[in-house]
Amino acid sequence: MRTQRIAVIGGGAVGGALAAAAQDTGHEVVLCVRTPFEVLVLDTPDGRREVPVRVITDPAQAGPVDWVLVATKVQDVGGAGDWLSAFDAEGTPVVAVQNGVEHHDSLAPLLARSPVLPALLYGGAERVRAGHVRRHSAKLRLVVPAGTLGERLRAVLCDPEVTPTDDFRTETWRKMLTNLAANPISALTMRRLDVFADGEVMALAKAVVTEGVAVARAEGAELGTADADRAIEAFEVLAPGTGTSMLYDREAGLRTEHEHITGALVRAARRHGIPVPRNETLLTLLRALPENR
Ligand SMILES: NC(=O)C1=CN([C@@H]2O[C@H](COP(=O)(O)OP(=O)(O)OC[C@H]3O[C@@H](n4cnc5c(N)ncnc54)[C@H](OP(=O)(O)O)[C@@H]3O)[C@@H](O)[C@H]2O)C=CC1
Ligand SMILES: CC(C)(CO)C(=O)C(=O)O
Repeated sequence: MRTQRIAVIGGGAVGGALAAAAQDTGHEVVLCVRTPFEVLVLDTPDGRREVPVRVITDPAQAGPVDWVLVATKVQDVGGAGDWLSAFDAEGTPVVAVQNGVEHHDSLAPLLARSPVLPALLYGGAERVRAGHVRRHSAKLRLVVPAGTLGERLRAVLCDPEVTPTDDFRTETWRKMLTNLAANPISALTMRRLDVFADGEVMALAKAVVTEGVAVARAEGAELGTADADRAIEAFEVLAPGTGTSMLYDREAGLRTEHEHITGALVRAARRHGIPVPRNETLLTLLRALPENR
């Protein structure tokens, strides 16, 4: 496979980890950042190293690329409009590596020519500070819709492994189930995933996820009670000490992505007339956090 030119928009946890992995695979990576830094530093269980990716802050410096990976929080997609416009001029495929269920809705209005490939990331990464990222998971996996673009991405990336699926709607809601419990509960308690060792917290997580299954089904996802259990088990697969992207935001004093995770669930529940009292409560509390006011 020929070397690909890959632009990653957002040099945080996911963007930094993906940029490093693509660079290690032999691709030419440009990291498009908002807060400038000189060198990307990556921590893995094997140690700390500098990653020789090009870091830029101005869309005019980007040049043509073969792929764009968007790794901002969902609420920051609009702010990345100038980057997207620069790549859209060439019709470059845009891979939306984000949580939630709004990959197309948030990106498509900003793009006239570029196709959008939504992608779900399994694994954990943490931004320590601008330009310094910690990868918690040895293995990262991206789930994408089956089709030409998904197959092309699979041929380009080795790490993360890319898995195309025929039922992306179901897979999106499956990932959402894990995030519905893990992200708000870790952010509200300011605890890492060890918080779920507490039986009462785990019972709450199960109730939150079970509400999520009812909404997911109404949205057309093929999920049932066994999937609620598996979503919870997903916490145990993550390395000890892993937190969540929403917790890391709180630790850094930043606004959380709640409106696009719990908020998106509550909006969908209201459309279908499904009661989701635990998720409503979590949303109220998340909105009341000092970082979100
Ligand atoms: N962290 C994880 O383990 C996982 C995260 N996800 C999802 O991945 C997505 C990214 O999350 P994550 O990496 O954790 O988030 P981070 O907050 O760590 O990184 C987001 C980055 O986007 C940057 N950004 C925001 N606006 C712009 C802009 N206009 N131009 C350039 N860069 C910009 C931020 O820059 P600045 O430094 O200026 O704030 C920040 O570095 C989210 O949807 C999250 O839910 C999915 C699976 C796992
Ligand atoms: C699955 C989990 C919790 C992994 O870090 C995640 O998606 C996130 O942090 O947003």
